[in-house]
Amino acid sequence: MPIKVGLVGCGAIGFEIASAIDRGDVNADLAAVFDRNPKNMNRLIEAMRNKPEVVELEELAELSDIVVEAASQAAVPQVAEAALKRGKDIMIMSVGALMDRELYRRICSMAESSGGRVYIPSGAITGLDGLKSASVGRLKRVVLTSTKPPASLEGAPYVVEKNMDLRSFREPTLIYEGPASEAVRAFPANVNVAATLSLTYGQDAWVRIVVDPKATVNVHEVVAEGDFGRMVTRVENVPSPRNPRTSYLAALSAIATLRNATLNVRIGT
Ligand SMILES: NC(=O)C1=CN([C@@H]2O[C@H](COP(=O)(O)OP(=O)(O)OC[C@H]3O[C@@H](n4cnc5c(N)ncnc54)[C@H](OP(=O)(O)O)[C@@H]3O)[C@@H](O)[C@H]2O)C=CC1
Ligand SMILES: O=C([O-])CC(=O)C(=O)O
Repeated sequence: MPIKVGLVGCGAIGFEIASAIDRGDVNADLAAVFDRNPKNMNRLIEAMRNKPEVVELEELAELSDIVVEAASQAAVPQVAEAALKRGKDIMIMSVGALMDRELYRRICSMAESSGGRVYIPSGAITGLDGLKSASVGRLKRVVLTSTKPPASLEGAPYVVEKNMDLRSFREPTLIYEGPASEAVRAFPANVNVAATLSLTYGQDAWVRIVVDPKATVNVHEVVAEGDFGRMVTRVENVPSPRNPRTSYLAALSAIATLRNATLNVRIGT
């Protein structure tokens, strides 16, 4: 039986997920979509062979087995509540929202009492499998260094507040470092992966953001140290054609997670 997916957010990630379902790459039906941006939503619907319904959030949750949030950190509380209070599953892409401890606790408790599951894909980073295993023992340090082209960081609240001209840098430059809970507010569309790392680590990962004027890819380097030893992973991500802030791998990871949810045999930690 195909699972019924409700999609909130029809941008770069949402489009890839919907296309994968439409192609039959996931044993699922796209039951319904919702987006505040009618242009993105209509473009997605037009491109699909099997057209989803357009409904408001509550009805979308009602029609779905799993609700996929691929919208924004601000959307997470409402979307999670709509899904979990009905005992539906949810996949969260705007993971930065979960650095709000109170919200994270509320989501965990709703999931526990309703039986709805919460899926958080690895997104645009590599190495979460090893970090998950390592976190069973003691972890001492997790550091994420994200190196991005100027276009990918433009409009971030930190950049706007500091009145930074990202085009003025001539060489790779560290423009920010701090704990993940602060970084996800300073760069909400750039380092959701820092929240994913932190939730696995059990405390704030340290985040470093580098702007590289010559970069054509989004690079994420993760260094973790603990009882297990030392782990270093690096991924050079092709940006999504629809949103330069978002790496294509993030969308693929959402599709892989959705596919995993439908399988009886699951590979990897
Ligand atoms: N976990 C990870 O590894 C990664 C996570 N992300 C995050 O995933 C999310 C989706 O990314 P992406 O597809 O690239 O984003 P896009 O901006 O391309 O698409 C998001 C869509 O959702 C809409 N939207 C935003 N907020 C709401 C809301 N409250 N209610 C309804 N619709 C809303 C947007 O509308 P509008 O155009 O009006 O804003 C837009 O159409 C983002 O939060 C992004 O930061 C991205 C990359 C990696
Ligand atoms: O896609 C990426 O490279 C990472 C990203 O935007 C995020 O984590 O928010």
